[in-house]
Amino acid sequence: MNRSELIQQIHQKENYLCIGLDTDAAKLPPHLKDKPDAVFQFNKAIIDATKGFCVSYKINTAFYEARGVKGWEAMEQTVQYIPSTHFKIADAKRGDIGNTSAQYAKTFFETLPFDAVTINPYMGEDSVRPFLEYNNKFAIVLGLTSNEGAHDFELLHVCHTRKKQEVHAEIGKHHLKVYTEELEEEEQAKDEPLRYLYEMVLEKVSSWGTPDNLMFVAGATRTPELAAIRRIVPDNFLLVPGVGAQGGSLKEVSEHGLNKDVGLLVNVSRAVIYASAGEDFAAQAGIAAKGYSEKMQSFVAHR
Ligand SMILES: O=C(O)c1cc(=O)[nH]c(=O)n1[C@@H]1O[C@H](COP(=O)(O)O)[C@@H](O)[C@H]1O
Repeated sequence: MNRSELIQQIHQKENYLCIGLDTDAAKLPPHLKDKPDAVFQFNKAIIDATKGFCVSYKINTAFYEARGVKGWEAMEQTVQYIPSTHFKIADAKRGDIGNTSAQYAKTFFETLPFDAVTINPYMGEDSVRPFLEYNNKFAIVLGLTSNEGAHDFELLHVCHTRKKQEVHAEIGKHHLKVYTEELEEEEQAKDEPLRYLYEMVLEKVSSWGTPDNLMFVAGATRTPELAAIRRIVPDNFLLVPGVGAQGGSLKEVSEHGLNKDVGLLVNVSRAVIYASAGEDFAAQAGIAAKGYSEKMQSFVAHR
């Protein structure tokens, strides 16, 4: 699915809800637990009950990979079952040296029919590039995440580092250090305002692609920073997880994060798929998804 088709789906369905299929085999309702393909049966029922109230599904691969071959089979069955009208995200948080990333891209874009995959950008451009080389597919790069650990690196204040070049000179008996122009630049850099590392990541990564192949993750628990994120990447879609179980506010996310094309996919996982632990799990998931979708209606109408 390309960007304009996604925007069209959002307007048609009047929501920007992404439902997270973080399906934990240990949390399946008792009546499904003994079925050989219980995870797929659970996902299928959730998709049937919610597809009218969302535009996207996000499969968090961890919950499937943890179960080995059976998990990969359930993931494949699930992604094949998601209707073609819905944007399919593999939340795999990949990224490695170029030739390895190329294999990850092949996994999710060729072997499996995902539209997008989440990427950890820590290893830099060559680790992201292979995901950008596909038409109508997206790399969704971690920008500012919703978890506490975001403070460890993403929210560090940093400044541009510049090469300090020292020139040494021997004049008579004296050893002198002669500083070059580059050092003067470094002196100037001290006056530049410090920036968060995540801001520099957004700025740099956005130059590697376009809004047609690149989205960013911004946590719903980070609403104070959403306006700054929008200034750096005004046109890219943002995948915003953290509404529901993590306490993020859909209203605040929408107020700060929407752009002229809507530009948001707000993900809710546990608060939808585990809305009930009983036999009515799918019906309750449908009700929860409808609730989020209805709250999004007026925001879409104003775009
Ligand atoms: O990349 C993600 O999807 C992600 C980024 C982030 O900053 N925070 C975050 O919670 N996520 C994912 O979004 C989902 C949130 O799930 P719930 O908290 O249950 O709605 C999980 O699959 C997380 O792995």
